[in-house]
Amino acid sequence: MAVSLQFNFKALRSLPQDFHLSPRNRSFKFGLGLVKCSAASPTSKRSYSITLLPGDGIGPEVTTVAKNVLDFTGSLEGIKFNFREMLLGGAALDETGVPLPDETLSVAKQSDAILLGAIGGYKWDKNEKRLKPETGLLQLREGLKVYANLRPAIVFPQLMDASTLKREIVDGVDLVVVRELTGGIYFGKPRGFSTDENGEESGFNTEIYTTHQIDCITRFAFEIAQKRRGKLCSVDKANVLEASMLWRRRVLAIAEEYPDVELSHMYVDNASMQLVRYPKQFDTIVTNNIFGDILSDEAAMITGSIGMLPSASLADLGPGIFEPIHGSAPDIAGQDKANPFATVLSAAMLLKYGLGEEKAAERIDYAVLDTLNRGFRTADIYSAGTKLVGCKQIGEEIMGLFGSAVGAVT
Ligand SMILES: NC(=O)c1ccc[n+]([C@@H]2O[C@H](COP(=O)([O-])OP(=O)(O)OC[C@H]3O[C@@H](n4cnc5c(N)ncnc54)[C@H](O)[C@@H]3O)[C@@H](O)[C@H]2O)c1
Ligand SMILES: CC(C)[C@H](C(=O)O)[C@@H](O)C(=O)O
Repeated sequence: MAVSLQFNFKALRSLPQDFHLSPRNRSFKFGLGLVKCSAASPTSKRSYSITLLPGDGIGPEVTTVAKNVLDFTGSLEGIKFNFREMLLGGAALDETGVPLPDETLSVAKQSDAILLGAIGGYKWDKNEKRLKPETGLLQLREGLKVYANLRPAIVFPQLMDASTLKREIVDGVDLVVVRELTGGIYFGKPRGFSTDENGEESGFNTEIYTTHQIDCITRFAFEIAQKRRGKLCSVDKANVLEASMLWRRRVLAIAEEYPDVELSHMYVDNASMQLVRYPKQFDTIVTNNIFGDILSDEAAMITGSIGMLPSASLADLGPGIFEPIHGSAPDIAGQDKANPFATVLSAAMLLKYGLGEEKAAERIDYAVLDTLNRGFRTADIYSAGTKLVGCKQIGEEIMGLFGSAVGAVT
C-alpha cells in the first residue's frame, strides 16, 4: 500500500512542481519571455475569494463535496476561503434568462479562482445557440481569457481494474492534454445557419487559428513538457486542414526555443487510435480546442472513468477556472451516484496552480489516494472486492482522512 501511494504521489506531481501561479499577478514565464506567461512564486496571502459555479445536473453534487474538502483543508492549513456562489448554465437561464449573467462574469473576474461543476441538460438542449447552457461556459472561458486547458490523465494503480482497457496497457499511464481553449472552431467566424434558393439548409463553422494563438499554447505546452518527461506530441490534421497546417508550422518554429524537448507530430485520427493502443507513449499532448475536447474524454477512460479527470484552465492574467472534464451527467443527476473525485482533484489543482498553495493541494491528493486505497468507489469505478458508495460518502471519507493524512504530507 505504501508503495502504491508513493507511486501515485509521483504521478500526481507530474505537472511541473514549480509551476505556481499566484492570484491576480499571474503570468507564465516562457523561455524567451515572448509571451506574458511566467512561473510566479507562491503567494503569502492566506485568504482567498473563490467563485463557486455549481451549474447543472451533478454539478451541485460534486461541487458541494469539493467545497467542503477545500474548507476542511483550509482549516488545517490556516487558509480562509470566501466562497461566492453564482449562476451559470441552465441554472442561470432559469433564473435570469441568460446562461452567463454579467454579475457572474464580473464576480468571477474579481475572484482569485473559480471552481466549476458542470453545465447543461435535456431541458435546455433545444434552446437556440445564444440561450444554451454551453454558450455560457464558452463565454466564461472567453471572458476570462483562459486559453490554456490542462487535463492530466493519470492511472491510479487502485483503479486499474476499473479501466475498460487491459491492465498492461493502462499501468503507468501519466499524460497531460494541453488543450487550446479560447480559439479554433468553437469561436471561429463565420458561423451559423443559412438556407439556399432551393430551401436546402446548411450549418457552418470556421476552424481558425492565428499565429499568436498557436504560439501561446505551444510555448505553454513546451514549458509543461520540459518539466515533465521532456516529450511533446502535437496533434493536428495537417494533412487536410489549413488551420492545422499553420499549427504544425508554428509548432516546428517554436520548437527551436526548446531543443531539450523531444517533439513529435501526429494526425488526430492516428492519435485517437494510439491513445487506446499504447497510451504510455504519451507524455504531454498539445492540440487545438476541438481535438483536445475529444481526446481528453478518450484519455479519461484509460484511467477508469470520466469521473476521475480534473482540469485547470489558465490565462496569462487573472483567475483560472478549475473543473472536472465531465459534463452534467443528467442520466444520474440527483441520485447521489456521481463520482466527485474529478472535482475534488480540480480543487487540488486550484490550490496548486491557481493559488500556489502546494501543501494544501497535497493534502487533498493524499486523501483522495487514501480513500481509494481503503476501497471506496462510486459505481463508475467500482470493481469486485471494493465498497460501492455514493457521492456524499466519498466526500465524507476524503475528509475523515485528513487527520491521519497530515503526517504523511511533506
Ligand atoms: N464542462 C462542462 O460543463 C460539460 C462538459 C461536457 C458536457 N457537458 C454537458 O453535459 C450534458 C451531458 O453531456 P454528456 O452526457 O455528453 O456527457 P457527461 O460527461 O455529462 O456524461 C457522459 C457519461 O458519463 C457519465 N458521467 C459523467 N460524469 C460522471 C461522474 N462524475 N460520475 C459518474 N459518471 C459520470 C454520465 O452518467 C454519462 O453516462 C450536456 O448538456 C453537455 O453539453 C458539460
Ligand atoms: C460543454 C462544452 C461546451 C465543453 C466543451 O466542448 O469544451 C465540454 O465538452 C468540456 O470539455 O468542457
